[in-house]
Formats: sequence, C-alpha cells, structure tokens
Amino acid sequence: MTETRLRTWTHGIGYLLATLFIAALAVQNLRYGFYDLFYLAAGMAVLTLAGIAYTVACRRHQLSAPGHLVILTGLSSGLLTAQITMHGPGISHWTMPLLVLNLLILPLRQGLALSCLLLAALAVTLFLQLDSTDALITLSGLIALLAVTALYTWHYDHMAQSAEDLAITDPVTGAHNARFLDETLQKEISRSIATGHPLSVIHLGIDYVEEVKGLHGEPGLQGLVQAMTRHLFGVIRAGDTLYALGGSEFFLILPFTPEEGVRVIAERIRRTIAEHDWPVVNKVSVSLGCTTRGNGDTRTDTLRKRALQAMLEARKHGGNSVWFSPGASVEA
Ligand SMILES: Nc1nc2c(ncn2[C@@H]2O[C@H](COP(=O)(O)OP(=O)(O)OP(=O)(O)O)[C@@H](O)[C@H]2O)c(=O)[nH]1
Repeated sequence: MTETRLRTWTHGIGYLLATLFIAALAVQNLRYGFYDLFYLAAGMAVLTLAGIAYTVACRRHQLSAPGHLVILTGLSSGLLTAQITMHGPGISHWTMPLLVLNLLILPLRQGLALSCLLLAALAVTLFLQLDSTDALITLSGLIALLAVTALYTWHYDHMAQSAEDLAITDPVTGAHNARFLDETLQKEISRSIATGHPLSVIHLGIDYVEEVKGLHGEPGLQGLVQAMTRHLFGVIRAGDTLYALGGSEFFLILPFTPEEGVRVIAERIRRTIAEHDWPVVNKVSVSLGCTTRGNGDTRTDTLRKRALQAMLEARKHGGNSVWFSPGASVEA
C-alpha cells in the first residue's frame, strides 16, 4: 500500500470514528433534553463528515492537504466556544477525540501546536468554571492523552524515516543505493526537461578491482570503497548526489552541470583519487565515464548506459582517465 493510500484510509477511518463518537453524544444529549449540546454535537459531526468527504476528494495528494488544518481548527474553535458559552456538563471530555484526531491527521508539529493551543485555552476556562481540584483532574487526563498520542506518533514517524533511509542507502558505504538512483535520475531528467537546465552524470569504476581484491581481500576492498565514498562526498557540491553500485563502482548525478562542468569535476575526482594515499591499498586509480543530457534523452537507462560505456572506454585507454560521451540530440 502506498503512503498516500495509507493516509487516505487512516484519515477517513479517524474522521469516521470521531463522527460516530460525536453522533452518540448528540443522541444522548437529545434524549436528556440538552438541546444546545445536541446542536453543538450535530455541528461537529457535520465538520467530521466534511473531513471524510475532503479525505476522499484529496485521495491523490494526501501528503499536502491543507484543508485538514482548516477542518480541525474549526472543530477545536467550535468546542472551545461551546465550553465558554454553554457551561455544559462534561463538554471538556469532548476534547478527547479531537486531540487524537489532530495528531493522527496533521503533521506532528502542526497537530501538537493546535492541540496545545486548544488545551491552554481550555485550561483557562476550566479553572474559571470549576473548582481547582476538578479542573486539575480533568486537565491532567487530557494532557496525559495528548502526551501518549504524541509519543506514539513521534515513534511511528521515526521508525518510518529509519525504514526509508535503510531502503535507499547502501549498507557498506552509506551512499545512496542503485534502487534510489533510477528514481532520482528520472526526477532530475524531468526537471531538466521542464526548466531547460543542463544535467550531467558520471559513472566511476575503480581500476584493477580484481587485483586489489586478490592482494587485500574483500575487507580491504570494502575499506577502500568506504574511504572513497567519504572522499567523494568531500569533493562534490551540495545538490550533487552519489550512489554506490555493485561493490566497486559509483554513479554521480550532477544537476545544473553542462559538458564543460562535468569534464572539470570528473578530472578533479580522477586527479585527487590518484594522488591520495588510501588506507591498506595505498595508491589506486579510477576510470570515469561522463555524459550530459541531450534534448533527445528522456529516459534513465539511455543516460546510464552511455555513462557506463564511456567508463569502459576510459578503462580501455589504460584506466586513470576520463572519457566523455556526447548526449543524443534531436532536431526541434
Ligand atoms: N556539479 C558539479 N559541478 C562542478 C563541481 N565542481 C566544478 N563543477 C563544474 O565545473 C565548473 C567550473 O568549476 P571550477 O573550476 O571549480 O570553477 P568555479 O568558477 O569555482 O565553479 P563554481 O562552483 O560554479 O563557482 C563549474 O561551473 C561547474 O559546472 C562540483 O563539485 N559539482
């Protein structure tokens, strides 16, 4: 299930449960003749139903649906106004589903800020309307509920972020992995087509890998690849991204970089790697294949294939060299 679908379901079910809870309150108050409270609950139920309709309407872009903040602020303000004007028995308990809903639906900081504002305003009215012990007991219950829900949401967000980092990171080097490469390269190609800015890529391979492995074993090669990742992160500029491929190769995406630029940075990488004293292996060299997107390049595999072929061509010329392969152009 995609994240957008997951959000649509959880938001929809959250609003639905809140609607049922509030509808039950409405029926209860109608039975006992508290008509003001019945109208309040009916108004809130209309807002939660609007939440369900909005969730369904925005099901394709749940990640940035600003209407939820408007609906939840409306619910909170309605409840607060009722607490101030009606003095009804137990209105403060109606805050419970709202606190949970705020944190379930809004981003953590936004949900927490709205809930804290609601609780702060509620605290003032409670201390004015009830005796201090009752106000304190009610308020502590609400604060405990908010704290538990916020902790759970934070824990979930943290776990989801860690899982995403694991899915896109190479475990040995800490650079991004091949799976994330195609996703990012496709986005950069689309951005380059839309804005017209140049886009270049580099495929980098360590020369004589089998000899390095034979002399220093797999751990020696892994140590070299890790040290080279740190080195490359230090050479490239912000906005460039680095990917580890197949244990001894790297790929770099360089947005806003024309042919002259990719030649400069590729040569700089080649030279600094050849001059560096590497742990265990001491001296190594690399071959770099680079290319720049031509106006006929719309797919990731054409750019990747061309950069790989350019890298193999650089190797054929003895390694420790840079080879540039021009992009495909079509007549406008
Ligand atoms: N993407 C990328 N391009 C680079 C990098 N370093 C150099 N270049 C390209 O090479 C060109 C010349 O770079 P430099 O020789 O460092 O000259 P510069 O005028 O200091 O480059 P700027 O970084 O643009 O200020 C730049 O305009 C870039 O296109 C880099 O780390 N990343």
